[in-house]
Amino acid sequence: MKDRRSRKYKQGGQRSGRAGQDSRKKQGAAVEGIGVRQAGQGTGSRSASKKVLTAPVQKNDQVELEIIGLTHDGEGVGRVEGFTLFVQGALPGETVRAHVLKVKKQYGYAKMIERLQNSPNRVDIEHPAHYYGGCQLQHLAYGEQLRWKRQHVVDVLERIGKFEVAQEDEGASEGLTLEEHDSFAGDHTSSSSDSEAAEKPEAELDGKHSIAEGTVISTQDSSRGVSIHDEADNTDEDKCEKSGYAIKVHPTIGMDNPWRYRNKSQMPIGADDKTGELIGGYYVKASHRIIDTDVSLIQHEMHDEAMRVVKQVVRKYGIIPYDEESHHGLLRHVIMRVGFRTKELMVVLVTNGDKLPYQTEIVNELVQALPNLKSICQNVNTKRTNVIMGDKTRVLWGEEYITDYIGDIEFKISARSFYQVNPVQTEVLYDKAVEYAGLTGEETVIDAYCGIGTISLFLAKKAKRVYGVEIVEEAIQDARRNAELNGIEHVEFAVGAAEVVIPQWKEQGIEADVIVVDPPRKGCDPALLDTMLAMRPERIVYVSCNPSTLARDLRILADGGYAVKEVQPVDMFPHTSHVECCVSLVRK
Ligand SMILES: C[S@@+](CC[C@H](N)C(=O)[O-])C[C@H]1O[C@@H](n2cnc3c(N)ncnc32)[C@H](O)[C@@H]1O
Repeated sequence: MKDRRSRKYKQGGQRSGRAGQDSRKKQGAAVEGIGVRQAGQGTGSRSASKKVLTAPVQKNDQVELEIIGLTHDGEGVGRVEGFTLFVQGALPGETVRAHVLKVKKQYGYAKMIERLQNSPNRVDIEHPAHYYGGCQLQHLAYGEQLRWKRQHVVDVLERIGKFEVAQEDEGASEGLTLEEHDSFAGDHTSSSSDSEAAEKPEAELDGKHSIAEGTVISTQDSSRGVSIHDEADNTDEDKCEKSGYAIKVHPTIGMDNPWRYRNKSQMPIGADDKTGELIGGYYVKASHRIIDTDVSLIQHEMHDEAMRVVKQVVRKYGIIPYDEESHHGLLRHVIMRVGFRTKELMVVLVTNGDKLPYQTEIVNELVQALPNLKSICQNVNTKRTNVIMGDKTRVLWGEEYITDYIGDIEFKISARSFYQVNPVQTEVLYDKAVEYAGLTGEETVIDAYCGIGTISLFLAKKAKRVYGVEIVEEAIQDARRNAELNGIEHVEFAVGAAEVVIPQWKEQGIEADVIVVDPPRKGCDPALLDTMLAMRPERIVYVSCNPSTLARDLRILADGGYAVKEVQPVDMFPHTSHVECCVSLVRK
């Protein structure tokens, strides 16, 4: 029998043209041309439509391959006889030996066993939690992360949005040169996990869901590698004419210190497989196995201590960890929030049931051990779901919120309200949003998806009137309280879906000079985009945490009469594959 193991492969060389010059037709043809071997090929006995397609690798094969790109999830991409394999932890320019884990029709997954050739952009990571949680890019030098994020934005604008993008500026990202970023990042040999993924329902962001069944893989190589089409890549080529101008995509604005930047951690709780003891920390990538740890180098230091204390106290009182499979047990997650400026700490215990045994004792011990505690809450989530929080929250001790500042504006933040997790970069992002809004003091502004009114209050400093709309009721309560707290009277907030409330405002005769949108990952609702086009504001500012849905929505706005002027990527989530963008659109 033929030994299929330890076969050595080189890159298939199936590159198509430069990013942006592709077309759906070309991609389709290219996909057919790579990654599959046709059984019975050359026999002439089958019609083309009946050909059986077989991958050139099989599960459990060991292969050597060159890595030629990164997916939007930060996984290395290589080819074996033209067949695409995703290899977690591998970087472009590396040659690796890998064990094939899974083979699908057009692509497969492999686990890196050994690096035969290292990328010069690789940095050492010593912390064992490196491979867990959402820090997919920690092994890539920080300056390269910033370049990769910009290139990812460029790729989706070209591929999904069908936009022309201007050549990259020469030089470095704002504030710090890329070389300085790299040398800083290189000094950090230990690391951790957790990412923006913790902000979202896991089904949406968990690595194991990130490359959907049936995902099309394009052979289009940009300067950074290979593109994967995702759910937003549904643009009809025929409708997508070129814009007639080139969008400027600026270098990603990075952090001077890209560590310890998170103000919020959400740590899953479970039982140790062997001892049954309560553990908590991070999920191993693409699984629900928990690594027991208190430390993450991207979260605020106070969270490490809080997590250590919470686990110690709940273990002492015999609180039973939640078991996902049986849906039994009580404690599901520990959520911690800290005000970077105020150092106020909130701990939320997410439980599978209303009753918390030994509540008084647990609360007293936490208060004794954690001097900065301002709030202890219990959130009840009894559903079988990956969504972390349930609908019911009660305060066990202290206030129902903590306080923090962005710039000179004070915010009260309650347990369930959305609040940006990286306060340093949030200020950078919001300043950019205000700049793109181009306010003179005379404008009426709508802030759609306003959360606790953070952007609204920034905008209000320079606008005549601001209307904010948000779907979570507690967030709007926070927003109103925040406006009052800061003595800002010319803002008005409404609870509801932006796609329902804004059309009502239009009916009532409210006219906006500027509309700012900051939607969740799925992007803007089509009804909202229609309303925005009907309202015809002079400027639109689009803040987005998902470049794919951003590109899709920008195409609709561009076709509806807006020029997409500038895109500013901001690194809100260093060491993860996530990138935030602020976009300036102007009515043509
Ligand atoms: C990315 S966050 C932005 C929040 C805020 N702009 C900020 O910077 O803190 C998106 C917000 O949209 C809210 N949201 C989700 N779907 C919505 C909808 N259909 N209408 C209004 N708000 C929605 C979420 O609750 C969340 O607060």
